[in-house]
Amino acid sequence: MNLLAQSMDNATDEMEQLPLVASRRNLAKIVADCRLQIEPTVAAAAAASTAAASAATTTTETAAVAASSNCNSTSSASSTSSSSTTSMDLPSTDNLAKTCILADAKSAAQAPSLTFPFINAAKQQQQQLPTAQQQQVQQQLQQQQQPTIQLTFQNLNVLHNDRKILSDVSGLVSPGEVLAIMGPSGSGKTTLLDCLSGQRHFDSGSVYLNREPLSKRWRRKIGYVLQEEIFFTQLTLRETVMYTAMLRLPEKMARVEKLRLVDHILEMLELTCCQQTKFGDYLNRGLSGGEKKRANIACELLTNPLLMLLDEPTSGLDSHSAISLMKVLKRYAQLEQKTIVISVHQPSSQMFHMFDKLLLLHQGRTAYFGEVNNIYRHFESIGVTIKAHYNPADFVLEQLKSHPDIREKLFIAARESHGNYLNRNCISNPDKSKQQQDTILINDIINNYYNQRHHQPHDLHRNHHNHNHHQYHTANGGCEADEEAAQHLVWSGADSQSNFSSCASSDCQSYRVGKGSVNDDDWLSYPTRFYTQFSVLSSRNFKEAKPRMLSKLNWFQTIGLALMAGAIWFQLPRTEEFLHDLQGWMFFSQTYWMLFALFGALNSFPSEREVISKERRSGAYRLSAYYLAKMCAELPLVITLPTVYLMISYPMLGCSSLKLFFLMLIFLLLNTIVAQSVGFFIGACCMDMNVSITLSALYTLATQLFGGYLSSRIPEGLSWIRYTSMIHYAYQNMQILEFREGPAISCGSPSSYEICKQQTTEFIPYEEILKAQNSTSPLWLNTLILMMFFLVFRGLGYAVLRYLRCPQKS
Ligand SMILES: Nc1ncnc2c1ncn2[C@@H]1O[C@H](COP(=O)(O)OP(=O)(O)OP(=O)(O)O)[C@@H](O)[C@H]1O
Repeated sequence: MNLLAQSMDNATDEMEQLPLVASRRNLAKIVADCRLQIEPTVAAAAAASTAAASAATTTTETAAVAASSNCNSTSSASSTSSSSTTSMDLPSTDNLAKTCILADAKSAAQAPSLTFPFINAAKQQQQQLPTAQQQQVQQQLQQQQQPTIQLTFQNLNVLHNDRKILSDVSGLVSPGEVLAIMGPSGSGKTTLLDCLSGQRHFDSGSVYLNREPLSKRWRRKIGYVLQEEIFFTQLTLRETVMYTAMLRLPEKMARVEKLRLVDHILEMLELTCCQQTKFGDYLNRGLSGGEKKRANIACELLTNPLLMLLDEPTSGLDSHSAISLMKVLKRYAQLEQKTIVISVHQPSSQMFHMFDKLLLLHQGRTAYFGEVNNIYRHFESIGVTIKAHYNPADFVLEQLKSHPDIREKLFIAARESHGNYLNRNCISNPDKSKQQQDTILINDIINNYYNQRHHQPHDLHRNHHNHNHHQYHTANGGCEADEEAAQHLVWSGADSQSNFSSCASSDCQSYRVGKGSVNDDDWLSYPTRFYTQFSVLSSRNFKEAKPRMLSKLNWFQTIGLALMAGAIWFQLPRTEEFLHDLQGWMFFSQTYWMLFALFGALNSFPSEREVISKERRSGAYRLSAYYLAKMCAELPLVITLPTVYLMISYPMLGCSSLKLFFLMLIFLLLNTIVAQSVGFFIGACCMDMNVSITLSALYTLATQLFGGYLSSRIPEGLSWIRYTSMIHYAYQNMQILEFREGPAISCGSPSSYEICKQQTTEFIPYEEILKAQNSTSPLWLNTLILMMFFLVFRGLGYAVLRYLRCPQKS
């Protein structure tokens, strides 16, 4: 009781502090906030107190229902139309807040809600603070309030090879609403969502978010759940969501809060039981199709986007899971005032009625845009009755696909209704600039939308929806008179379908949609610091690459080869007769690890390109952070196997000292890392794996051929090619070390070396051995050139990803 009373008092106090104009929106927020403070365990107490509060009436149930109806039909109580405004009394805001708290406490206990615990935590802290500090925290909370998005798209046309994929598609979705895009396969649903998310160019038309053209600045405020699931197959569901949280949630949010949010969302989407399962691929099965879909949604929900676009999120789910997912999304839209657009194939009847609006597409053309509940009336207006026992979604799609005459009637009705405004003089006035025309158009769409609502009778189905609109209008500080009129008007499909063409009233031209209190820096900057991005991406990359680079097969191959090499070159005598064998081991080792690292790196970018492109498009992190993290995370992995190889084969061969072993290891690893850089570069350049393999094979084999290791008859003009090979430098270095630092090689009898023939020495100097190989450059120069290779190819790899492979719009 005390807590409830405190909540009510808070609500009242808060309202007194707020300007009147914004009070309605904030009232809704406060009501929602208070509801969030009342945890389900307290909900029983709230229900009991409801009974006490409504002792004068009947039962708890009745009181709550009455309160709920008050909440939802606030607008009906205040003024329904210009003619009836004065005949209704507006309930006092205090009473309204209290009754809404009671009603919502009840409903919160019944339905799942998706709330963001960091906001709740701040509010709980606020309750425990003294009054002055409470006010300060309250101010901070108000500053933190997220703005909302109204999405308007008009006249969108997309062409592909002269075929119209989208043809004059228009629509409007407000905060708190769910718009369903429905249509047969290939009707253009995904294309439309791509356009709305800014991932696809459209040939004409425009997309506005709060009357601002869609631009890069909005990308972090839009969550786009793609039809296909693009994730790292080696990571578990929890790891994936965790990394997304660490990368895309704000830096200032505490880690513990991020973890709590992850748990909350996994629980909401019923993913807790499979959170330790890997995504898997066609070879190694992991999460089921439905679980992957929900995981996809979880990652987008996590960032609490203002606008959420979901491409067929329910396909592949069983009906129960589909309905519970829709409930979560619907409640999320309402509680958090989010704008949601969802494409669906054939929703169940129950799901169909959960949508607020429907956009029906067929071959890219609009067959219907309006309120879902108006679909019955709309079909009747063209002479078709939706049969009572039919699923309306099935019926509508069936008519659309199978009856060309009905289809045509629907196209005409849709065009005549909300399509008309596009042809009006005020839009196409050539004296006005494009921007002015767009502004007028948007004003027209929005104002006509609400004006027409103003003149329609009430529709009981739309009460809660109306409530949302009301919140939105007031939140944005639009013209008060218009809001007052609009808030009680019920969207009926007939309005939307027939009256867009009428001109907007002049008093509505001042309708404004605010952007909220978020400044431009916040919208454009990355959610986390460079260092955070680097460390999270390094950890993720390490986890993702480890199973690939240190697979059991690779271990088997390395140890097997090391043993074989050790056995073949076992304890080689240090004489001129065996010199060639010794050089053979060095050449084999260098070449093998160069090819291993190069071909391993080739596979690296293509396998993660899709994930990285998706994340870069959403503005999650800097490319430089990703690239650096990839280099660092894969470093320990790329050097592990060559180290193991050398540890086995070199002592078997006859390693003379620990110092020499470490020196040989350093230069073998340097060669490996350089080869990996070349592999990264070729992998980043080539989209096609076959092309990259061919190019790499050509490069490595050509440089070996022209290096003179296999043939001494290299054409004069082509001998320079050996200098483009990293093997050339690495092999020279290995020889310098082995023959300079290791035991000397004794002259053979007869010897091929002049110095031995002259019998001035017993041993062949290392310079003579290198000279015989045409290798004259010193160790430091070879090392410097290898480091140049490393830097140049790493730099080129970055440049290719930055400029050539940056995720483009299609
Ligand atoms: N880039 C493209 N190149 C060629 N055709 C395209 C392209 N994008 C879309 N289309 C075509 O446009 C039409 C609409 O495609 P879209 O993917 O938007 O349909 P959809 O309604 O989402 O289909 P589904 O429900 O089967 O996913 C299809 O006929 C498709 O072949």
